[in-house]
Amino acid sequence: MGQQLGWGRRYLMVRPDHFRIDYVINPYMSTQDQPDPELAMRQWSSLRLAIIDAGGEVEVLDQRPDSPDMVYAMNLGLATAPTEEAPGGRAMLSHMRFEPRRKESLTAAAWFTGHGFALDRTGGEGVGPHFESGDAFFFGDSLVVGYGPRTEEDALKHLATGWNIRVRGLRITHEGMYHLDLPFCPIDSTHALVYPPALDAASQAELFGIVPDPIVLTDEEAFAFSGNSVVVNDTVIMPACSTRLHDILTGLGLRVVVLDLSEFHKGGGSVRCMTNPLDFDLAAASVVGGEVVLPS
Ligand SMILES: NC(=[NH2+])NCCC[C@H](N)C(=O)O
Repeated sequence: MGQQLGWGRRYLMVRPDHFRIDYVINPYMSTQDQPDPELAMRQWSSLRLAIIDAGGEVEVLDQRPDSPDMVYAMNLGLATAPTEEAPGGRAMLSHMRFEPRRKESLTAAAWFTGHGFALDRTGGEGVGPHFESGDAFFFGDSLVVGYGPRTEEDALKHLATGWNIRVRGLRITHEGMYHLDLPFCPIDSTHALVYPPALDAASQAELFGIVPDPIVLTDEEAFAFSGNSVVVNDTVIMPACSTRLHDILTGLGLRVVVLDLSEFHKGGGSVRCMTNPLDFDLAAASVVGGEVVLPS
């Protein structure tokens, strides 16, 4: 098995005090199917506790009443562990594709700054490309970024040159897999859960070049949000796990914790969407001047 990931021990979560489905911006959402607030709060607490139980840390941010999707904290920005130039870490703020989510960035900017992160952005209202951090993961020697439905291709350049890192883009073509954190989940330094049908043909080939030991999800696993999981030390926290997947993961020496997050699936997100790692290792992808590798 590969080595444990160098990140994923410290997370930001947003308490679902104002979680509703007010608008529809992905195929899972319907204003006719509202989350039960008490059940959602219990499910959210079970996730927070599972992360702590696995040895992780959780920072909690209050939800803005005007931002029902803010509970999907993964999209608030891409944050790194401290670096030499940024002793509090860096954060690339999201520039959300859809207007109803843009106010979240105001609160996120204040939170990151208040917690010592040096803040960067790919753009703001009407300026610069959209970037949603649910599309971005450090894996291997690069930052892997999904683009298409949410993040725009131009954002990859900003990330690469802004942070002097290698960025590998994957074009997402499946509307049900609108963020990279749905079809791609790093498990350790060599393994990742992957769902290739989310991507165009060239990006599928690129994906298999990026991941030395891919664990390919079935349609059923992918649409049960199994790819939207997190790994904390030796524990995989998942919203669903087939017997097949369970055998593979425990075979790698991992402990599997399955949580019911039904209420959050109504907004189109699960474990990963609700948790934003604050400790990505920027150095792992560093290259002077930055570099963007697109699928060919
Ligand atoms: N990281 C994620 N995939 N988050 C899910 C976000 C869900 C939210 N309703 C949206 O469409 O933006």
